[in-house]
Amino acid sequence: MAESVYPYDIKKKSLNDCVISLAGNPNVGKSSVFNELTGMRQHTGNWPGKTVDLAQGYTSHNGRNFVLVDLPGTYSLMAHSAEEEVARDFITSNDSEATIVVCDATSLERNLNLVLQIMTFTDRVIVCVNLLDEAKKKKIAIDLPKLQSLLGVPVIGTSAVKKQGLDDLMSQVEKVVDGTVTANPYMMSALRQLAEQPDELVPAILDRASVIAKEVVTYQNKNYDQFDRKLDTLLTQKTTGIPIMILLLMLTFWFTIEGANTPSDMLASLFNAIGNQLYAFAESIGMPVFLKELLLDGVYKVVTTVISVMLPPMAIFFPIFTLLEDFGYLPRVAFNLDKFFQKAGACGKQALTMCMGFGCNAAGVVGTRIIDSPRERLIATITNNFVPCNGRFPILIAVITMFFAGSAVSVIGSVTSAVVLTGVILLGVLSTFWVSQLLSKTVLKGIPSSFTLELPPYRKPQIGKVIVRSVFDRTLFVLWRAVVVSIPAGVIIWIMANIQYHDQTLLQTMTQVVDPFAKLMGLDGTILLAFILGLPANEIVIPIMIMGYMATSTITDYHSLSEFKRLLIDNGWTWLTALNVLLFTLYHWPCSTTLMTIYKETKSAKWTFMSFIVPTLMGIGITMLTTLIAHVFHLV
Ligand SMILES: Nc1nc2c(ncn2[C@@H]2O[C@H](COP(=O)(O)OP(=O)(O)OP(=O)(O)O)[C@@H](O)[C@H]2O)c(=O)[nH]1
Ligand SMILES: [Mg+2]
Repeated sequence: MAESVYPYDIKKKSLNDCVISLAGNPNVGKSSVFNELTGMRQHTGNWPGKTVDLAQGYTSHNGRNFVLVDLPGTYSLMAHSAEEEVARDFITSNDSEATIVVCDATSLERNLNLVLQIMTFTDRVIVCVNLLDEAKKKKIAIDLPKLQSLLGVPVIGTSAVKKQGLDDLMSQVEKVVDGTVTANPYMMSALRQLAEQPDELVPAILDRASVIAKEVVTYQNKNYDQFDRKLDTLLTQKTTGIPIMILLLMLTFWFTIEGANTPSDMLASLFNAIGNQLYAFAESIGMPVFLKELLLDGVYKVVTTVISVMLPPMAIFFPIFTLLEDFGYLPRVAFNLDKFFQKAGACGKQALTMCMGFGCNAAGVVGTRIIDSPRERLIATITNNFVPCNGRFPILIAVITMFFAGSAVSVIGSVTSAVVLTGVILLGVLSTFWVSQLLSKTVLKGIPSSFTLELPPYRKPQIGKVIVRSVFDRTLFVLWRAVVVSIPAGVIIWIMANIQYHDQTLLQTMTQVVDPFAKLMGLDGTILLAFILGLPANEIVIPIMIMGYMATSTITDYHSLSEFKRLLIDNGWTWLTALNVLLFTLYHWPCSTTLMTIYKETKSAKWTFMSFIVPTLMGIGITMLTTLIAHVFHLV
């Protein structure tokens, strides 16, 4: 048996726990089965390549405890990409006592390839034919008993998201582990014989899978995927694919901006009212002044600003994004952008990791594991930062709404904002192409590898679940991270704003140090310092800016964007400042979490530095250029 190059620490609760792995092709519902059985929330969605690392969880059946290990999807055990290697190493190691191979009932033949391959390594296999509900809808019938007898291992039909068949599945797992059900010895010895001739193994298995599939699958409606095909034509053909994509992007932003306005203001006033009560309370108990100011002006105001600015847009954006993801739109985006990435010398799958970057660049960087070639993975890693994550969206939305949307409250205002925001995002996407091309022509030379992108069938998103999942798993997760970072940031910034040094505060001194350089970029010292201090998380950039502008070292009681805008204009902001803030938000260093993730993934200080310096230099260069142009042509 192959030595695992991926030593993996399995955390059993007790020695008797059985370790069971969940293997299968990408996008067949492994993580859905895992989640239903363990009650955990692994990322699921309708595109291949979501799970890129091992995850473990616990379940029990008939009083017996199991550790389930959710593996990344893999088409074959002759793996190419990093995440497929992870799966292969685990399957071929002795770490698990049985392997559940999850299959897609609507494309059984391809799935059986992997089943047979896995059976050449182990006979403790349970085949789980998932997505039976989808097969039924498409009038695809599968003779499960026959499949079981042809394969010689237990076969169970399931519909994971409907929680159907999972109990039976675990019963079979138990029997296999106990040895009361064993694989058909004739079948196993035939497969082992095949495995002894590696050259013939692959064609022989392909052949066998196709024979078995023909025996057990009947299509009652040959045109079962007609609707998908039509929709695919619309969403991916030359003339309509990209316009629809941009329109959807714009709509998503419009919903986000329009919907977030009022709740943001309401939250701000609510926090403000609570803050006043807290002030009164602190005074009534005679809290020392410095402590009161530190806690309320420092911590409380920074945290509540982060929440009121970030929570509403995220609570709208994430569910919409997740719905599109569950429906199966993401791989179509990848399809549309494939040729551009190819032209740039990069991999089309980069479109998928780019989309993940919208949520969080660190997640996008980990997601690059789905890209086979190390060269292309590096390109995807370095350029992931060009899509703004959720920490940066609020900065973009706020600045656009204040300076480029006319009246922010009207519908026209929010539509304009959405259009401008889409423009900024498209600029980010274009930069991704340019920089990818530049990298692949210089330091990361090479020929783009081809890959087959699978377009999964469209699936009806599970709306309730999607909303719950995106609010709790993503929104609250990101918000929590922001809050955790903003508490110490609030303390540090308050201290900096209050320590006097040569007649001015430390914050003012630092602002002055960076001010001349910032001016060249059409910004000012406060803005640049806010970005620098925002390294731990972009979410705190706005609160730091506000603090920096308040001579009194506190965020005053501003309830709305218009008051915020007045504060900015009083501090010398013009449209050029706003434009440069937008540009610098798009082009600057990744946050520290992302940088750490890049280092972990690449294990290279050089490439981590590249990921830092490339967008930063671009940001400095571009803002200097706009500033120069604006001044030469007397535009400000
Ligand atoms: N209708 C239906 N949809 C399902 C079923 N099982 C999973 N899905 C959906 O199929 C999609 C893929 O499910 P995942 O659990 O993420 O698949 P996976 O095999 O873990 O995918 P990777 O990690 O990318 O390899 C998701 O949109 C699920 O909601 C099922 O039994 N019926
Ligand atoms: Mg998965």
